[in-house]
Formats: sequence, structure tokens, C-alpha cells
Amino acid sequence: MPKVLVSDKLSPTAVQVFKDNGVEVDYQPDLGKDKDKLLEVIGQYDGLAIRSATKVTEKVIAAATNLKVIGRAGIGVDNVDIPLATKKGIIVMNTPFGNSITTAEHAISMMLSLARQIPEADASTRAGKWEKNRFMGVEVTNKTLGIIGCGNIGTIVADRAQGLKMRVLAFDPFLTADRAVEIGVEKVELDDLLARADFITLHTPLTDQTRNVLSAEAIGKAKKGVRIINCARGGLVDEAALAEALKSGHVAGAALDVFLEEPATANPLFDLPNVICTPHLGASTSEAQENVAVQVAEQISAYLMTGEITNALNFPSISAEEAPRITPFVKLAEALGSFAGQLTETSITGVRIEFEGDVADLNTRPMVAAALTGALKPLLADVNMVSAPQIAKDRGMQVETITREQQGAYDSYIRFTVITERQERSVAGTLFASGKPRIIQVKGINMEAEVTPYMLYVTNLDKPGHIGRLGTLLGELGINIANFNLGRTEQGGDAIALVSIDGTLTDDQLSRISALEDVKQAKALKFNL
Ligand SMILES: NC(=O)C1=CN([C@@H]2O[C@H](COP(=O)(O)OP(=O)(O)OC[C@H]3O[C@@H](n4cnc5c(N)ncnc54)[C@H](O)[C@@H]3O)[C@@H](O)[C@H]2O)C=CC1
Ligand SMILES: O=C(O)CCC(=O)C(=O)O
Repeated sequence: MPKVLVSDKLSPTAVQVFKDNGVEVDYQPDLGKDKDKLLEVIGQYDGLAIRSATKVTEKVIAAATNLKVIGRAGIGVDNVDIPLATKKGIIVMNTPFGNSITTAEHAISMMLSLARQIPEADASTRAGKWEKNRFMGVEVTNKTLGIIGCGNIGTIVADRAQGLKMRVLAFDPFLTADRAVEIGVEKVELDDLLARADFITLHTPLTDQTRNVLSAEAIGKAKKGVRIINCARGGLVDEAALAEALKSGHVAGAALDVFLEEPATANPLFDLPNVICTPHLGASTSEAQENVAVQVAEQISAYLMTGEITNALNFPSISAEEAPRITPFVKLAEALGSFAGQLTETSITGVRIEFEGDVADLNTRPMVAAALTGALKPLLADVNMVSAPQIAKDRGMQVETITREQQGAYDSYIRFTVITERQERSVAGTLFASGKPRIIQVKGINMEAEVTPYMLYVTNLDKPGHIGRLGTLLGELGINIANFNLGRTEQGGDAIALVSIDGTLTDDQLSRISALEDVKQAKALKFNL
């Protein structure tokens, strides 16, 4: 039974969801804050469910020897080292929609609180001051709201702001013109937004491109009297520059839910009067926490129990229905990649993967990942299906995929071609009715060979006596032949033998096979089936 650790404060409903799905669960909501304890225990678990307190660092990933999946009950995954998780084959998932409404509502609450100075007015009234003349607010009606980052949350904020009769501008390089029209926002460049917005709200992840998107320079370009709301991530706004602009009055107020350093217990912005702060409460409603806890528990359970992948940030999704249909083709694709990879001795510049017939209608991305894994494994022992596409990209390998209708005799057919500086080498395969991978073509030569864990690959000139000589030598070497498969271009042309054997070959055995008359190449192949 797979075992999951919940190391942050998730709604306890998650525990029930895990149990209902047949997953053993340890609910230790404070463990994430205890780095040493986490390192000590993480090796026992197949899954980890977190919010933001658990930091999944290099050390945690190194100690997580059994971990297969990390699920973030929320959106931002900046507390997870995704490149390292990817390298180790750990799927990282989030719940991209469960807390979006709640976070958008927090941003709107912050905007209205800023406009009417609610927290300060509240404190003053409770202190018995009744300072009616001190708290002169501004209306939001007919004001301009500038949204930086118009994805899920930004779009909900835009919708609510339109309800408040605001004009909405959006700066988001990935927002299409059609989508902007659909959601009723004006798509603008950042400088335009800065020049025109009365309120600015941020809703991007923190990336190298968005870090300090509101820098001193950007804040300087903003309209005098602008109010800034950040319910996305600390680091999007330069806190020192914001403090200066608040002091000078260039920025009239700021409402911050997130900070450069969290937990934020001392921050120079806390001392300024026109600042409202909340302790990263954007997602903190009972509705949102229930949503994300249930979702993450369902997603982790589904992956561990059935291979279904939803909302993974480092792997394509695989639905519960398609998982059993795809799995045998994933194995075939890995075997083909592995076949080609083991025969390739120079560096791979690109690969082409052709899917023909029924398989072309399936989700081919996991098969591409598997084929790349097989092809890269002879070079990089610890490559896996999660890391292979990224490794291929990092190495500048061109990955071309082609899908087409059935053209030959096979209902489903996959051809994998490795491209090097010197040549292209293809190997094609299909599935037996039993779901076992079968090689049907190597370098354009047709044959029929079941893929087995140990195989001998021999290319030779098609001449009488070769098969006898090879069989005799294998017998002399004490190598048992489980299956012998042959193919050739034409009579007397190039021929290939693919021999299933019961174990691996020594270098000496291989050189004796290579030295046989008419043999051009002999190679021992291993498949991880
Ligand atoms: N305060 C809190 O408790 C919460 C904070 N968040 C934060 O909110 C962020 C946004 O969440 P979603 O809207 O769900 O994400 P999303 O991925 O749907 O939207 C993010 C948007 O930012 C845009 N973007 C990316 N780079 C950009 C750039 N350089 N300039 C302008 N726009 C850029 C993207 O195109 C995308 O449309 C999350 O990344 C997370 O950090 C999310 C939930 C709760
Ligand atoms: O879990 C939380 O309270 C924080 C939520 C958040 O920041 C996110 O989902 O990105």
C-alpha cells in the first residue's frame, strides 16, 4: 500500500480521501517546519502533500529515496525544487484552481480596504478617537485597475473589478488579444499600465522575468497617488523602493499579503501608516482549503494507485481512462528508444517519433517521454520519463513527432529514428495482442521479434552458412537461444539477426561473434521490461 506524508496544515478531509483511495497516510501538519525531522522520515514515503511551509529542497529530495509524487495543495510551487524533483523522476502537482476565487477576493478586499483605510480607521475607532475627518477615502467606481498577470486569479479579479464599475487594464505577455476581449480587459504594455492605473494588483508567479516587476524605476513611472496590491508573491515588488515611494507620497498606499521573506515578522514596510499587511492569507478560506486539500489528495492517490496524472508541472497529464491503454505503448516506445540508443555511438542531435494508426489517436506525449528515456539511458543512467524531455531540450536535441492514419498492415505502429551528425537510424515496433512490444523493422529491414530482456543484434551479409555459423558459435559459448529472428533487404544484401538470449554477453564473447565471417556488427542489447 503506498504511503503518503502530509507535512503541512491541510484540511483533515485530505486524510479521509487518502484512506478512501487505499493509500496509507501520516498526517503530521507541523513536520514541514522541522527540517531535520523531515529529512529523517521522508525516505519512507511514496507521496508528499504540502502547502507552503514545507520546503522541498535539494537535501529533502536527496533523502526522498522512495518519493514518486509531491502534491501542492495550492498554486505556487516556489517551495519545491522542481528541476531536481524532475531529475529524480518525482512528479510535482499543484491544484491550479482550488483557491483562485478566494485569492482574487482577498485582492479585492485589500483594494477596498486601501481605498477606505479600513484597518487604520478600525484601530483609531477602537482607541476611542472617532477621527471622522482623518480618514478621507477614494471611490473605486470609474477608477482604473491595472492587473499585472492576467491568468486564473487575475481574470477573476478583473471580473469582480468590472462589477465595481472599474476600467481594467492588463499587462500579461501571454494574454491573447481575443482573450482580452472575451474577459473585457484592455491589453496594454507595462509602461502604459503604470502611467494609467489608479490601483495596481499583481497576479503573476515569481520568476526571473517577474522578480521586481515593480522596481524603483517602474514605480517611478506609475501615476502619482497609485495604490499597489500584492497577493501573489513577495519579490514581485521591490520592497525598499516601495517604502521610499510610500514615504514620498508617490504611492498613496500598499496592501501586501506576501513578502520577500516569509514568515515576515519584521519588515520596514510594517512601520508605514499607509500600508496594510496580512500574513499570506490569500488562500485562507474554509472553502479554498477544503477544495485544495481534497483535490491534492485525489490527485496524489490517483497517481500512486492508477498512474493517472493530473495538474503535473513536470509531466503531461494522463487520465484514468487512458492510463491502461497508454501503458503498453509507453513500454513499446521506451523499448524502441532504448534499441536505437544502444546502437548509437555518436551524440544524438535529434529524434523523430512517428505514430501511425490507432496509437496516433492516443495521448502520445508520455510515449515521447518514454522513447527519449530509452534513447538517453545508455548515456545517462539516471534519466527517467519525467526528466528525459527536459534533458533533451537542455542538450539542444530536436524532437519531432508525427502522427498519421494507419497506412500498412499494423493497427498501431511506432517508428523511432535517431539522428546523429553521421546518420539516421530507425527502429519500428508494434504490440502483440498480449500487449508485449514487438520489433517489426530495423533500419528499414522488416522482421518480427519479441523484445526480451537480453538480445543479441547482429548485422551481416546475407550469405549461405551464416546462421549455422552463428548458432554453432553461440552453442560453443554456452549461450542458450530463446528466439532467433531474421530479416534482410534482399537476397544477398544486408541482413539482421535479433537473437533473444538468456543473459548478458561478455566482451570476449561479443568479439568472437563479431569476428565471424560476414558479420558487420554485433552488439549485446538489454531491455528494462
Ligand atoms: N497569496 C496567496 O495565498 C496566493 C498566491 N498565489 C499566487 O498567485 C499567482 C498567480 O496565480 P494564477 O492566476 O492561478 O496563475 P496563472 O498561471 O493562472 O496566471 C499567472 C499569469 O501570469 C502571467 N505572467 C507570467 N509571466 C509574466 C510576466 N513576466 N509579466 C506579466 N505576466 C506574466 C502568465 O501569463 C499568467 O497569465 C501564483 O503564481 C501564486 O504565486 C496563488 C494562490 C494563493
Ligand atoms: O497555502 C497557502 O496558504 C498559500 C497559497 C499560495 O500561496 C498558493 O497557492 O500559491
